[in-house]
This record gives sequence, C-alpha cells and structure tokens, in this order.
Amino acid sequence: MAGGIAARERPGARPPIYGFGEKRNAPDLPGGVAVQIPKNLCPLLFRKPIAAVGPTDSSAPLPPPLRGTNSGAFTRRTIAARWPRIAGRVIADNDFPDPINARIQALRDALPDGSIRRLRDDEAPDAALWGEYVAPHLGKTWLEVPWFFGETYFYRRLLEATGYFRAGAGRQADPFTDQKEQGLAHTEARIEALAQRRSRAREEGDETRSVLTRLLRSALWGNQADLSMWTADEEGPGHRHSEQAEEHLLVDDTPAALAQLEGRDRPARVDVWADNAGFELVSDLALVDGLLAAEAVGQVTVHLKAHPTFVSDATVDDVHATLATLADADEAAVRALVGRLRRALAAGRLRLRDGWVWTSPLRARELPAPVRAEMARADLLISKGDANYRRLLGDRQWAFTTPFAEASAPLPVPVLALRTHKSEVAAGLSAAQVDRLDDEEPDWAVNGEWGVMQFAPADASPEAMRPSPAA
Ligand SMILES: O=P(O)(O)OC[C@@]1(O)O[C@H](CO)[C@@H](O)[C@@H]1O
Repeated sequence: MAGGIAARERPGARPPIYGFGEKRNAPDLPGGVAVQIPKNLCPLLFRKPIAAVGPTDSSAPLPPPLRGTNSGAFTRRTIAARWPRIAGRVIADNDFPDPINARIQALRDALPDGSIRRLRDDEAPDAALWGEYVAPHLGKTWLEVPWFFGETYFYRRLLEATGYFRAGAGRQADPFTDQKEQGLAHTEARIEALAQRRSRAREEGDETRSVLTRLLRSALWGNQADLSMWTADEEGPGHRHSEQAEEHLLVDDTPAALAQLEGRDRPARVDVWADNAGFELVSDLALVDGLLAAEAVGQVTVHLKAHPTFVSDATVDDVHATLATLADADEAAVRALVGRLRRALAAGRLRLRDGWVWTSPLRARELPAPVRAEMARADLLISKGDANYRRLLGDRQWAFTTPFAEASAPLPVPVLALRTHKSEVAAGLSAAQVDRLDDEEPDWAVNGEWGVMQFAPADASPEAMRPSPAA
C-alpha cells in the first residue's frame, strides 16, 4: 500500500497538515512532500531546549518519565526484546534488498545498549524536527533515554533504515502493510456485527446517548487489537462476553464526556486522536458514524500519523485503504457504513488530518501553540489507545491513584481518553483497584485486558495554550 503521490489524489485526498508546517505534494522531492515551516513557528521549534524550571505553578515537580533502566520490567523487555522482534518481522514481511535489510539488522543489533545518534535521513521532511528532538539525548543508551522518546525514535529509525523518505525500494513503502492487512482480514465477523448494529440504530432512529455509549465502548475495546503487541496470527486479549468487558472497565467517565456535546447553541466539533489501523480503526469509524448521526455533532476531525509507526498506527492512507476494502464487503451494512463515511468526507463533516506532531516524541505538555490552537477549536477530544494516553500523561511514573485530570496535561479542550492498559503508566484508579489487580493479575498493567474511559475538563488557563517548560 504505497502512500505515494498518486495516493494523495484519492477522494478526500490528504489535507495539509498543521502543527509544524504545511505539507505539500512535491513530486521532485524524495518522499514526494515538502514541509514549509511557518516563520512564526521557527523560533519556537528551534529554541534550545530550556532547562526544566519546574511546573509553572507551585505544584510539586512532575514525576520522572519511564525509562528502560528504572521502570518496570515491561519497558526494558520492550526495548531489549519486543523492538528487535518487530524489526526482525519487518525484514521477514518485506522483500527489501540486502542493503535495506542490513540497515534494519544494524538497528536491531544496537538494541538495547547502543547509543542514540542523529538521524541519517537529511532528505526527509521531518529531518530538522528530529535534529532538535535527538539533541538532548545524543550518546545516551536506548535504556537511559525516556521511554516515550526511545519508542517514537525507534520507529523513526526503522523508516530511516527502510528508506521511506528517500528514492529507492523503500520509498513510501509501509513496512507494516502485511501485518495491517492481516489484522483487518481476521476481523470480518466483528466488523459485520458492528456495521449491522449501526444500521439497526439508524433504522430505529436510535441515535441517543446509549448508542454513543455503546460505540465508545466498542472503540475502547477495539484498542485491544494492537499489532505491536500481538501479531495478526497471535491470540491477543479479548473478553468472553459483555459482562466480563464491563468488569474490566475500571473507570467510566462517558456521561461527563457526552455532556460536553449537549445543550449547545451550535453543533459540536469532536476531534479524535486515532490509534491503530485494522479493527480498531473500523470501530473508530463506526463511532464517527454514530457521532455524525447525532444532531448534536456537526463535524468530526480525525488526527492520524504522518507516516507508519508503532506497527499498526493508522495513517490517512490507511483510512482510505480500509474504506476501499470494506466497500467490497459482502455484508450490505458494511457497504452502507462506508457510503455514509465517504459522503461525510465529501461534505467536510468528516475531516482527516495528519501531522508530524503525532509521530514526534513530544508529550502533551510540550505540544506547540499552533497544535493547541487547533485543539481549542474542538468541543471534545477523544484520545484513543495506550501511546496517546502515555503522551497525555507525559509517560511519567505517576502514582496510579493520582487524579486523571491532574496527571493528564492541561489542554484547551475537554478530553476523553479511551485506553486499554498496555504500559506501566496509569492514573485515576482507586487504591483498592490497584491492590486487587496486583494481587489477582500481576501483569494487568500491560496485558490489554483492562481499560479506562477517563475524562478531564478543558483547562481555561493561558498555560493550556502554550507548551510548558516543565514538560
Ligand atoms: O497506542 P497503542 O497502539 O494502544 O499501544 C502502543 C503500545 O503497543 O506500544 C507501547 C509498548 O511498546 C505501549 O504504549 C503499548 O503497548
């Protein structure tokens, strides 16, 4: 599924990104795109990282970030075992020429004790951005750097190795295509059931809060389909029945989130930080369909990744490829869902946005002002998945009983985080829940069997409109 120039001519062709610059088609350049960094943004982007001065208010300093050296076994296992396995799978799943495979193998060999180095990808549109991100970590080992930086950097190094942004066999070739396509193929029955429920709700004119509540739940548990954790042919987490799913929902703030969409004098705008392609993306698109059917919602903007990352994270091309696949489904309800979504795209009620910021190591407290200004235009932000949750919480070692609204970054938009637990970052849980889970299921924090739907209100302070020096 090459995301080449031609792919951008598809219906709903890739809109310009925001955040760090406007991406434009540039066939003459490797990767086919160029990004102009707006002048007003340069000082912000290229200011030297300032020493952390502590939070702007008098609150206690933020907890330290997770690292491979000083956090739970999962972070170290991810760096030392999971990432090398993921890189090995890229070699096995693709038919890259030897020089590319040699570069991928060199990356594998550097894990976990190798040092962080500058990217060797000068033609890439995001090269200057990564020059800034990497600078504070040069020479440190993969285990020593903050885990969130290390993980986003690992996947960016993988694209350096495959030559995603340069002329040659790897140009604009998604190295995870096989996994993504297999991930979707094994979920046909679940996709049909989801689409049929959508058709029944529309026929019954039932676009009420209960429908949205059910769609939010299916979007949450859709996050269990995570190809960086369980490959398409492995048995991932799942619940035997809806009662077990309810038992495994540790926090449900749905009512507070849906209340943001009611009683308004104009239709609401809902933004979604998307996560994985495959079944999770289909569950997110079904949620979008439900939101747009609700009179209270006028527009949904889905924020996607600018390039392949975290194995299954979705790009704009993945959305179009998924719609194209489902358009050929045997089940009429699936085809009807695709038709509604494509009409919403054409009408501008559904917008797809991608941005370098969502493949960057920036945590939510570090998000630049233009990204915040864009988020402030939404009435509710739905954040999907574990990595976005980690971005919200700065991937820091919060006490799991810290109130979610305190641990999550102050943002100018109400946030509903739908996340299955797949890393050792958490907040908003009760001490009783943590004690019980530690006793009964020691790997509960990372096995994907437990989830939360957590809400934080918009932060109306000026701090929410600019990055925090203490991020
Ligand atoms: O964001 P997602 O797809 O829900 O999960 C991302 C993930 O697979 O990658 C990290 C570990 O490698 C964790 O954040 C999580 O396990």
